[in-house]
Amino acid sequence: MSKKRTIDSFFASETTAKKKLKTEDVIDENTPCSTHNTYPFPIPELPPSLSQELSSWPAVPGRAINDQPDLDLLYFEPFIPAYAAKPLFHFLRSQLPFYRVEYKINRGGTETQIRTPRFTTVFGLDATSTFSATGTILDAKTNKPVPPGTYTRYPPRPIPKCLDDLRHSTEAATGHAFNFCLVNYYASGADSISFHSDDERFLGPEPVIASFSLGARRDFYMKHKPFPPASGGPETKQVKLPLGSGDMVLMRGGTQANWLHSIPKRTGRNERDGGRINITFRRAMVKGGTDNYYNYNVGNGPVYRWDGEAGEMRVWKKPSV
Ligand SMILES: O=C(O)CCC(=O)C(=O)O
Ligand SMILES: [Fe+2]
Repeated sequence: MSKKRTIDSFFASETTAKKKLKTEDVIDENTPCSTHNTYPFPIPELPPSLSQELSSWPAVPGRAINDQPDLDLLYFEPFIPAYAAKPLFHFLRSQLPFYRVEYKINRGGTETQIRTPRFTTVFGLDATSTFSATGTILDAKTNKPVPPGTYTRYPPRPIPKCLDDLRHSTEAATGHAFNFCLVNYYASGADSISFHSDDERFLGPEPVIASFSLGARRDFYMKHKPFPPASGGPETKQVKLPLGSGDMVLMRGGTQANWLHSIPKRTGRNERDGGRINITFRRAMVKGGTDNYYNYNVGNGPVYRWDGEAGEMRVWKKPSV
């Protein structure tokens, strides 16, 4: 097989998208890549036509949604304009390593095996440490290498430049700093995330989370956590945001402490509408956050990579040299 992969191969049957792409969008052996000993394969940098655009986003100002108790959202509809959201979706789907994480939970004394109903991947490091220019881990306070054994369970991965560019744009637009990037890929309507809140202690009180959508439109539901019985809590309504490609929802204030969110499965006619990528930027304060995020978003299973010809994620094997 030729070493040269063009961005055309990401598009399979999408001939209209092909026409809009420029010749400089070719990804080949000359494309600069982010590399690290924890990456299964080098991750290319964004084509110049995309990276040059990032500093001019968001495409529209955010709209506050805060008309219900404890709810504090800023909705950019979109943050990434359509002409950039489409190539960015195809770029990230084909260039990132993904996982289908399995783990055990204890439900009422019974051990249950959970298979995460979507593809996931994560990059980043909590605020107690930083990556040096060469990719080693330094103590954030002393700037000295962390003692051996500090992050043994899952070696942390630096955010590759293609996602770090988007992180910088998000930080500039929101005024908030992030050190983690989580990516979900929902291959079809059968993939989902059930109601939960990202209120982990390692994110600190009132965490700010920036959540991007790329690809197929999917409904994002939010509902208030139950009020204690007989507390006479206020009336709240479920929120439904039909998130489109390029949209970003900034969740802040008391949102995580008080509200749950989900992307439910889709069935029937809409199940095969196409894949969707979700990217969240977050800020973890302590080492426990690093362990948790790698455990649930990378794990110990096989690497999956998008196969443009097959049109689906396939288990990726290191090529033999
Ligand atoms: O896909 C989405 O929009 C939500 C993802 C999410 O809630 C999460 O990863 O915690
Ligand atoms: Fe979430």
